[in-house]
Amino acid sequence: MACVSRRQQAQSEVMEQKNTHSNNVTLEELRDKLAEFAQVRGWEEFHSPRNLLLALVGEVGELSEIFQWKGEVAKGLPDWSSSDKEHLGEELSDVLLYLVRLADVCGLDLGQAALRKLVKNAYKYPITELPC
Ligand SMILES: Nc1ccn([C@H]2C[C@H](O)[C@@H](COP(=O)(O)OP(=O)(O)OP(=O)(O)O)O2)c(=O)n1
Repeated sequence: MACVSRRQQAQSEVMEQKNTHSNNVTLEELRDKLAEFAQVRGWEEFHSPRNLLLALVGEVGELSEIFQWKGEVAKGLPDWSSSDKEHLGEELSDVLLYLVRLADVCGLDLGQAALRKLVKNAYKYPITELPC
């Protein structure tokens, strides 16, 4: 009985997410939702760093398939149908979600790591000429 209501609660949370339109979703929010997603399904033991890395690489492959053999694609994808764009959004999301989850199970703060890397990039590639 407790198990059933836990399932119902998890399911209704999923439905709520469907109706949430947020423009300022944070990495922490995604991290916490993914942790919950795995926990309520009893998937934590499968979400090891190596498994998540392989899943991430698989999703990068699925993302690549969308662009495969298409030739160069204009920015903004003006010629793509809405269902093609939706598919692209799903594959990009799978990559992002596995990346966020991988960082989490590795004990890394991905947002902080990315900000530090941006600073490092700026030192490595200094601005020599300002664009007009
Ligand atoms: N063990 C798992 C399986 C799935 N997911 C989540 C993360 C991804 O966002 C999505 C991936 O689901 P699928 O493996 O079903 O992959 P696709 O959605 O790409 O489906 P398909 O491969 O059929 O296109 O589900 C997860 O966190 N842990």
